[in-house]
Amino acid sequence: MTQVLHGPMYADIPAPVFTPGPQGTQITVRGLTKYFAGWPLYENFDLNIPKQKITSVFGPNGCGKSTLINMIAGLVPIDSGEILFDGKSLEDTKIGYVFQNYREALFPWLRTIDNIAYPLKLEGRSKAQVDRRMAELVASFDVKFDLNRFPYELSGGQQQTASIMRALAPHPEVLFLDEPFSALDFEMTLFIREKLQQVFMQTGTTMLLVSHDLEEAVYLADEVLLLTKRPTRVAEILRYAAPRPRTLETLSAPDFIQTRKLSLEIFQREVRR
Ligand SMILES: Nc1ncnc2c1ncn2[C@@H]1O[C@H](COP(=O)(O)OP(=O)(O)OP(=O)(O)O)[C@@H](O)[C@H]1O
Repeated sequence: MTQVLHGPMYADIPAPVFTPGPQGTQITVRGLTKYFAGWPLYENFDLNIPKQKITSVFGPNGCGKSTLINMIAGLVPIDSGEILFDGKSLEDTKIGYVFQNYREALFPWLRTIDNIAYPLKLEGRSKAQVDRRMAELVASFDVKFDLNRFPYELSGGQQQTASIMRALAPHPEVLFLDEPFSALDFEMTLFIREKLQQVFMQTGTTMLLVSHDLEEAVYLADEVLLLTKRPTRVAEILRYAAPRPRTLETLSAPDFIQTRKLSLEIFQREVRR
Protein backbone atom coordinates (compact mmCIF):
# COMPACT_ATOMS: atom_id res chain seq x y z
CA MET A 1 0.00 0.00 0.00
CA THR A 2 1.30 3.45 -0.88
CA GLN A 3 1.80 5.69 2.08
CA VAL A 4 1.36 9.43 1.81
CA LEU A 5 4.59 10.75 3.25
CA HIS A 6 4.22 14.42 2.39
CA GLY A 7 1.36 16.85 2.34
CA PRO A 8 -0.51 17.63 -0.85
CA MET A 9 1.80 18.81 -3.60
CA TYR A 10 -0.44 21.61 -4.76
CA ALA A 11 -1.41 23.11 -1.42
CA ASP A 12 -1.84 26.87 -1.57
CA ILE A 13 1.31 28.71 -0.56
CA PRO A 14 0.35 30.67 2.55
CA ALA A 15 0.62 34.44 2.28
CA PRO A 16 3.66 35.73 4.19
CA VAL A 17 2.81 37.02 7.64
CA PHE A 18 3.16 40.80 7.87
CA THR A 19 5.83 41.60 10.43
CA PRO A 20 5.67 45.18 11.67
CA GLY A 21 8.87 47.15 12.19
CA PRO A 22 10.29 47.79 15.66
CA GLN A 23 8.92 50.44 18.01
CA GLY A 24 9.39 53.88 16.45
CA THR A 25 8.85 52.74 12.86
CA GLN A 26 6.72 55.07 10.73
CA ILE A 27 6.73 53.30 7.38
CA THR A 28 6.86 49.54 7.00
CA VAL A 29 7.57 48.13 3.55
CA ARG A 30 7.15 44.37 3.14
CA GLY A 31 7.66 42.15 0.10
CA LEU A 32 7.72 45.11 -2.27
CA THR A 33 8.10 43.98 -5.87
CA LYS A 34 8.30 46.19 -8.94
CA TYR A 35 9.26 45.26 -12.49
CA PHE A 36 9.81 47.64 -15.39
CA ALA A 37 9.59 46.11 -18.88
CA GLY A 38 10.06 42.59 -17.49
CA TRP A 39 13.16 43.48 -15.44
CA PRO A 40 13.05 43.51 -11.66
CA LEU A 41 13.79 46.79 -9.94
CA TYR A 42 12.66 45.64 -6.49
CA GLU A 43 11.97 42.03 -5.56
CA ASN A 44 10.57 41.11 -2.18
CA PHE A 45 12.05 44.27 -0.68
CA ASP A 46 11.61 44.99 3.05
CA LEU A 47 12.33 48.27 4.83
CA ASN A 48 11.52 50.10 8.07
CA ILE A 49 11.59 53.88 8.01
CA PRO A 50 11.83 55.51 11.44
CA LYS A 51 9.33 58.01 12.78
CA GLN A 52 10.25 61.66 13.37
CA LYS A 53 13.62 61.18 11.74
CA ILE A 54 15.16 62.24 8.43
CA THR A 55 16.13 59.29 6.25
CA SER A 56 18.33 60.05 3.26
CA VAL A 57 18.22 57.63 0.33
CA PHE A 58 21.48 57.23 -1.56
CA GLY A 59 22.64 54.70 -4.13
CA PRO A 60 23.95 54.05 -7.65
CA ASN A 61 22.42 55.79 -10.67
CA GLY A 62 19.18 54.19 -11.71
CA CYS A 63 18.94 51.92 -8.66
CA GLY A 64 15.43 53.18 -8.02
CA LYS A 65 15.72 55.88 -5.36
CA SER A 66 12.97 58.04 -6.86
CA THR A 67 10.84 55.03 -7.72
CA LEU A 68 11.09 53.84 -4.11
CA ILE A 69 9.78 57.06 -2.59
CA ASN A 70 7.22 57.40 -5.39
CA MET A 71 5.88 53.91 -4.66
CA ILE A 72 5.70 54.65 -0.94
CA ALA A 73 3.96 57.97 -1.68
CA GLY A 74 1.50 56.23 -4.00
CA LEU A 75 2.64 58.04 -7.16
CA VAL A 76 3.93 54.85 -8.84
CA PRO A 77 1.94 51.62 -8.54
CA ILE A 78 3.62 48.57 -7.01
CA ASP A 79 3.36 45.07 -8.48
CA SER A 80 2.98 43.43 -5.09
CA GLY A 81 3.82 43.94 -1.44
CA GLU A 82 2.49 45.96 1.42
CA ILE A 83 3.28 49.46 2.69
CA LEU A 84 1.86 50.71 5.97
CA PHE A 85 2.22 54.06 7.73
CA ASP A 86 2.08 53.57 11.47
CA GLY A 87 -0.10 50.53 10.73
CA LYS A 88 -2.40 52.58 8.45
CA SER A 89 -2.81 52.63 4.70
CA LEU A 90 -1.68 55.55 2.56
CA GLU A 91 -5.32 56.64 2.18
CA ASP A 92 -5.49 57.24 5.93
CA THR A 93 -2.17 59.09 6.09
CA LYS A 94 -1.42 62.72 5.38
CA ILE A 95 1.70 63.10 3.26
CA GLY A 96 3.54 65.95 1.56
CA TYR A 97 5.75 65.73 -1.52
CA VAL A 98 8.40 68.12 -2.80
CA PHE A 99 9.43 67.59 -6.42
CA GLN A 100 12.87 68.13 -7.89
CA ASN A 101 11.48 70.28 -10.67
CA TYR A 102 9.94 73.22 -8.82
CA ARG A 103 9.16 74.92 -12.14
CA GLU A 104 6.44 72.39 -12.84
CA ALA A 105 5.35 71.84 -9.26
CA LEU A 106 3.41 75.04 -8.57
CA PHE A 107 0.17 75.94 -10.37
CA PRO A 108 1.15 78.84 -12.67
CA TRP A 109 -2.37 80.31 -12.66
CA LEU A 110 -2.44 80.71 -8.86
CA ARG A 111 -0.64 83.33 -6.85
CA THR A 112 2.07 81.86 -4.63
CA ILE A 113 -0.02 82.37 -1.51
CA ASP A 114 -2.91 80.43 -3.08
CA ASN A 115 -0.55 77.66 -4.17
CA ILE A 116 0.61 77.24 -0.59
CA ALA A 117 -2.93 77.37 0.78
CA TYR A 118 -4.24 74.95 -1.86
CA PRO A 119 -4.05 71.73 0.22
CA LEU A 120 -5.75 73.49 3.14
CA LYS A 121 -8.60 74.58 0.89
CA LEU A 122 -8.86 71.01 -0.45
CA GLU A 123 -9.27 69.88 3.15
CA GLY A 124 -12.15 72.35 3.50
CA ARG A 125 -10.46 74.57 6.09
CA SER A 126 -12.16 77.87 6.96
CA LYS A 127 -10.63 81.17 5.91
CA ALA A 128 -9.57 81.84 9.52
CA GLN A 129 -7.82 78.44 9.74
CA VAL A 130 -6.07 79.00 6.40
CA ASP A 131 -4.95 82.49 7.43
CA ARG A 132 -3.60 81.21 10.75
CA ARG A 133 -1.64 78.39 9.13
CA MET A 134 -0.27 80.71 6.44
CA ALA A 135 0.95 83.14 9.11
CA GLU A 136 2.70 80.27 10.93
CA LEU A 137 4.39 79.10 7.73
CA VAL A 138 5.49 82.60 6.77
CA ALA A 139 7.01 83.05 10.23
CA SER A 140 8.76 79.69 10.34
CA PHE A 141 10.22 80.11 6.84
CA ASP A 142 11.04 83.75 7.51
CA VAL A 143 9.64 84.59 4.08
CA LYS A 144 10.99 87.86 2.70
CA PHE A 145 9.48 87.74 -0.79
CA ASP A 146 5.98 88.80 -1.86
CA LEU A 147 3.63 85.82 -1.70
CA ASN A 148 1.10 87.69 -3.82
CA ARG A 149 3.30 87.24 -6.85
CA PHE A 150 2.76 84.44 -9.36
CA PRO A 151 5.32 81.60 -9.28
CA TYR A 152 6.95 82.70 -12.56
CA GLU A 153 7.75 86.05 -10.95
CA LEU A 154 9.88 84.34 -8.26
CA SER A 155 13.43 83.01 -8.32
CA GLY A 156 14.02 79.24 -8.37
CA GLY A 157 14.89 79.17 -4.69
CA GLN A 158 11.78 81.16 -3.81
CA GLN A 159 9.62 78.78 -5.85
CA GLN A 160 11.14 75.76 -4.12
CA THR A 161 10.60 77.45 -0.74
CA ALA A 162 6.93 77.89 -1.70
CA SER A 163 6.73 74.21 -2.77
CA ILE A 164 8.06 73.11 0.60
CA MET A 165 5.66 75.43 2.42
CA ARG A 166 2.77 74.00 0.41
CA ALA A 167 3.83 70.43 1.19
CA LEU A 168 4.06 71.26 4.91
CA ALA A 169 0.87 73.35 5.09
CA PRO A 170 -1.50 70.55 6.13
CA HIS A 171 0.92 69.15 8.77
CA PRO A 172 1.83 65.95 6.91
CA GLU A 173 2.90 62.89 8.88
CA VAL A 174 5.56 62.20 6.26
CA LEU A 175 7.32 64.59 3.89
CA PHE A 176 8.86 63.11 0.73
CA LEU A 177 11.59 65.12 -0.99
CA ASP A 178 12.97 63.99 -4.34
CA GLU A 179 16.28 65.79 -4.85
CA PRO A 180 14.82 69.09 -3.69
CA PHE A 181 18.09 71.02 -4.10
CA SER A 182 19.38 69.67 -7.39
CA ALA A 183 17.91 72.46 -9.52
CA LEU A 184 19.06 75.22 -7.14
CA ASP A 185 22.25 77.23 -6.98
CA PHE A 186 24.61 76.76 -4.04
CA GLU A 187 23.38 79.76 -2.04
CA MET A 188 19.74 78.68 -2.34
CA THR A 189 20.66 75.08 -1.51
CA LEU A 190 22.25 76.20 1.74
CA PHE A 191 19.26 78.43 2.57
CA ILE A 192 16.61 75.77 1.93
CA ARG A 193 18.65 73.08 3.63
CA GLU A 194 18.73 75.20 6.79
CA LYS A 195 15.00 75.93 6.53
CA LEU A 196 14.25 72.23 6.24
CA GLN A 197 16.38 71.47 9.25
CA GLN A 198 14.63 74.23 11.26
CA VAL A 199 11.20 72.93 10.31
CA PHE A 200 12.26 69.44 11.22
CA MET A 201 13.49 70.63 14.63
CA GLN A 202 10.20 72.50 15.22
CA THR A 203 7.82 69.79 14.03
CA GLY A 204 9.64 66.44 14.01
CA THR A 205 7.99 65.61 10.68
CA THR A 206 9.28 62.29 9.32
CA MET A 207 11.20 63.04 6.12
CA LEU A 208 12.36 60.77 3.33
CA LEU A 209 14.92 62.55 1.17
CA VAL A 210 16.42 61.35 -2.10
CA SER A 211 19.78 62.95 -2.71
CA HIS A 212 22.53 62.74 -5.31
CA ASP A 213 24.93 64.60 -3.06
CA LEU A 214 26.47 62.45 -0.35
CA GLU A 215 27.51 65.39 1.82
CA GLU A 216 23.99 66.77 1.79
CA ALA A 217 22.48 63.32 2.36
CA VAL A 218 24.58 62.75 5.50
CA TYR A 219 24.34 66.35 6.78
CA LEU A 220 20.55 66.23 7.06
CA ALA A 221 20.10 62.57 7.96
CA ASP A 222 19.44 60.61 11.10
CA GLU A 223 19.74 57.52 8.92
CA VAL A 224 21.40 57.06 5.55
CA LEU A 225 19.73 54.32 3.53
CA LEU A 226 22.28 52.97 1.06
CA LEU A 227 20.89 50.95 -1.83
CA THR A 228 22.54 48.41 -4.15
CA LYS A 229 22.40 48.26 -7.92
CA ARG A 230 19.22 46.68 -9.32
CA PRO A 231 17.57 44.37 -8.48
CA THR A 232 17.77 46.76 -5.58
CA ARG A 233 18.32 45.73 -1.99
CA VAL A 234 19.33 47.58 1.16
CA ALA A 235 23.14 47.65 1.13
CA GLU A 236 23.40 49.21 4.57
CA ILE A 237 21.61 51.63 6.88
CA LEU A 238 23.97 54.00 8.70
CA ARG A 239 22.84 55.91 11.77
CA TYR A 240 24.17 59.44 12.14
CA ALA A 241 23.35 60.93 15.51
CA ALA A 242 25.06 64.34 15.47
CA PRO A 243 23.05 66.89 17.48
CA ARG A 244 20.97 69.55 15.75
CA PRO A 245 21.18 72.20 14.59
CA ARG A 246 23.95 70.97 12.38
CA THR A 247 26.10 73.80 11.12
CA LEU A 248 29.10 74.41 8.91
CA GLU A 249 31.26 73.08 11.76
CA THR A 250 29.36 69.79 11.52
CA LEU A 251 30.93 69.24 8.09
CA SER A 252 34.40 68.99 9.59
CA ALA A 253 33.45 67.03 12.74
CA PRO A 254 35.01 63.54 13.00
CA ASP A 255 31.66 61.65 13.16
CA PHE A 256 30.42 63.46 10.05
CA ILE A 257 33.61 62.68 8.13
CA GLN A 258 33.51 59.07 9.31
CA THR A 259 29.84 58.58 8.26
CA ARG A 260 30.45 60.16 4.86
CA LYS A 261 33.56 58.02 4.32
CA LEU A 262 31.77 54.83 5.27
CA SER A 263 28.80 55.73 3.02
CA LEU A 264 31.19 56.35 0.14
CA GLU A 265 32.95 53.02 0.70
CA ILE A 266 29.65 51.14 0.70
CA PHE A 267 28.50 53.06 -2.39
CA GLN A 268 31.73 52.25 -4.26
CA ARG A 269 31.56 48.60 -3.23
CA GLU A 270 28.03 48.39 -4.63
CA VAL A 271 28.85 50.23 -7.85
CA ARG A 272 31.78 47.87 -8.55
CA ARG A 273 29.88 44.71 -7.66
N1 LIG B 1 8.09 54.45 -15.97
C1 LIG B 1 9.18 53.72 -16.18
N2 LIG B 1 9.23 52.82 -17.18
C2 LIG B 1 10.32 52.05 -17.39
N3 LIG B 1 11.44 52.12 -16.62
C3 LIG B 1 11.44 53.00 -15.61
C4 LIG B 1 10.32 53.84 -15.33
N4 LIG B 1 10.61 54.60 -14.25
C5 LIG B 1 11.86 54.26 -13.88
N5 LIG B 1 12.36 53.30 -14.70
C6 LIG B 1 13.67 52.67 -14.59
O1 LIG B 1 13.82 52.23 -13.26
C7 LIG B 1 15.14 52.47 -12.81
C8 LIG B 1 15.11 53.30 -11.56
O2 LIG B 1 14.72 54.63 -11.86
P1 LIG B 1 14.74 55.77 -10.75
O3 LIG B 1 14.52 57.07 -11.42
O4 LIG B 1 13.84 55.40 -9.63
O5 LIG B 1 16.23 55.63 -10.24
P2 LIG B 1 17.11 56.65 -9.40
O6 LIG B 1 17.98 55.83 -8.53
O7 LIG B 1 16.24 57.66 -8.74
O8 LIG B 1 17.90 57.29 -10.59
P3 LIG B 1 18.95 58.51 -10.67
O9 LIG B 1 20.11 58.13 -9.82
O10 LIG B 1 19.29 58.57 -12.11
O11 LIG B 1 18.19 59.72 -10.20
C9 LIG B 1 15.90 53.13 -13.97
O12 LIG B 1 16.60 52.12 -14.64
C10 LIG B 1 14.79 53.68 -14.81
O13 LIG B 1 15.17 53.70 -16.16
